[in-house]
Amino acid sequence: MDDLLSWFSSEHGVLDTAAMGLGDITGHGRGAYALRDIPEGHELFVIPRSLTLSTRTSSLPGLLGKKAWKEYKLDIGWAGLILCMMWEEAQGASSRWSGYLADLPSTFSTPMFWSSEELDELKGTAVVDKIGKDDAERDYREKLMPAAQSRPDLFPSEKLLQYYTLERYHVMGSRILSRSFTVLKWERESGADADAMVVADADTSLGSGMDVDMDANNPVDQDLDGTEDLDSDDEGDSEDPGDVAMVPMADMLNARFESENAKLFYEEHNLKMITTKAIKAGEQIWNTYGDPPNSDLLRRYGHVDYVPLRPPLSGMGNPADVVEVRADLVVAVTQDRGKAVGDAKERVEWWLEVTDDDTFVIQTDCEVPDELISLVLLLMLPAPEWEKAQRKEKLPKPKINVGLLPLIASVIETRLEEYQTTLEADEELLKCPLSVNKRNAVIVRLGEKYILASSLAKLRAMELVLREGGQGKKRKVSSSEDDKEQSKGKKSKS
Ligand SMILES: C[S@@+](CC[C@H](N)C(=O)[O-])C[C@H]1O[C@@H](n2cnc3c(N)ncnc32)[C@H](O)[C@@H]1O
Repeated sequence: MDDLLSWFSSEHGVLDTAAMGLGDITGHGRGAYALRDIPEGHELFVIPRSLTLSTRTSSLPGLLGKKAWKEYKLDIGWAGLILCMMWEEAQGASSRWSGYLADLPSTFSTPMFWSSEELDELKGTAVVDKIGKDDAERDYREKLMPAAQSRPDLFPSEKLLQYYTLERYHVMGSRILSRSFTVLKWERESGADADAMVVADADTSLGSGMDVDMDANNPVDQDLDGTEDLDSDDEGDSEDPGDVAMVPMADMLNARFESENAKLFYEEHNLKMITTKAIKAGEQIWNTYGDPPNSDLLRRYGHVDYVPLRPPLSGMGNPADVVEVRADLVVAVTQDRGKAVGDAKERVEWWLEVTDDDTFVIQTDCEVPDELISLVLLLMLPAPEWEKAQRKEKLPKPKINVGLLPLIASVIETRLEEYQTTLEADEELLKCPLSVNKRNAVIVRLGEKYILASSLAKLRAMELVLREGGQGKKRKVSSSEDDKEQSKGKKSKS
C-alpha cells in the first residue's frame, strides 16, 4: 500500500492523509476508512485526469496508429483498453502507471475463475449465462493477438509469452470489470462552466463499474461496467470505449447496498473523491456500484451484499435482488398444463416482434410482472381473439382471474425447480462453514428463491381471496405504474 501511496503522490495525486486511511478490512479486501470525523462535501483525494488509464491516455493507440486500431476492432468494447493495460505493464518501470498496475489484484473471486463444480452451485441463477468467458476469449484470439503479432517492434516475441497471455488478458478484463469508471470527455459546450464538477460513475454498460457526474456538487458513482451519458438515466447510453477508465485511488473504495458516503466527481483537469455524507472516525468510506442484484455483484465484483431485507421479504440478503423468468419457460408450462390454444410458436414469434421481451424480471416486491401475465393470456386466447389481437397489434390486458392463478403459480414452481437445491436446504447450508465461493453462490440463489417463494405465497393468498369472493371476480396482479415500469420484461443483458 505504501508503494501505491508514494507512486500516487509522485504522479501529482493528492490525498488528504489526515482524513482518509487505506487498509485491509475483514471480508472486503482493502478499503478506505475515515481517520477523523469528516463533514459532508469534503475533498478526500484529487486525481489528475492524465493519471487515469484509458485508451485516451495510454500512448499505445497512437503508436499502433488509428487505422490499425480500427482494423483490429480495438475501438469496440474493452479489447483496446485491455491491450493498453497489457502493453503498459510490459513497459515495466518506464510506464507512467507501473506503480499502479503493480498494486492491482491478479486473482479474483468472480465466477469467471470458478471450477465447473463451483459453477454448478449457481445453476438456476441469472449468473451462469452471463459470465461471457467464450466471447472474451474470442476477442483475445481475433483482435488482440493479431494486432500484437502485426507489430513486433511494439510487441517483441519474448514479451508476448510473458505479458500477453490469455491468463493476463482475463486478469486485465476482470480489473476493468470490477474497478473501472466511466469518465466522459470534458465538453465546455455541455453546459458545465470551467470550474464545475461532474459525477463519474462506476462503469456498467460495457461490463465495468463506476460513473462520473458533471454538475457542480454532483457526486460520481462507481459502477464498474461501462459508459454512461451524463444527461441520461439509462445505463450504457453512450458506449464510447474511450470513456472507460481505470482511476487510481478511486478504485480503492468498496461498496455496500445504500451505504454510499463518497462519490467521484470530475472537472476539466481533475477527478475528485468527495464525501456525500458526514463520516465518523473509523467508519468505512463507501462508493456505490449502483446497487445491483447479488447475481451481478458476484459476476462483476466477486462479492455479494448481505443486509436486512424489506417486506414482503424478511431475513438477510440483497434488497436489490431480482429473479429472471425466461419466456420459454412460461410457454412450456402453459403448454404442459394444456392451456395453450392454437400454434404457440406463431404466437410467441408475434409476442417477441411486438415486445422484444424474452425474459421477465421479478423484484423484491415479489409481484408477478404484468408482461408475464399478458404472455400467458396471449397463449390462451381463443382463435378469434388471437386474430383480433394481431389485427389491432394489442396485447391482452394483464388481468388475472381465479382460473389463471394456478397456472401462474405453476410457472413460479417450475422456475424454482431449476435450482438444484431447495430454499430450506440452502438456509441450512448457510449455517455451516463454507468456502467463500460456495457461500456467495448459496446467497445468490437463496435471494432469488426468497423472491419466488414470496411470489408464490402471494398468488396462493390471492387465489384464496378470489375463491372466497366468488368465481367471476377479476383482479389485476400488479398495481402501481412504477411496478409496471420496473418489472418490465427485458431481453437478458450480458
Ligand atoms: C473497486 S475495488 C475496491 C478495492 C478492493 N477491495 C481492493 O482490495 O483493492 C472492488 C472490489 O472490492 C471488493 N469489495 C467491494 N465491496 C465489497 C463488499 N461490500 N464486500 C466484499 N468485498 C467487496 C470486491 O472484491 C470488489 O471486486
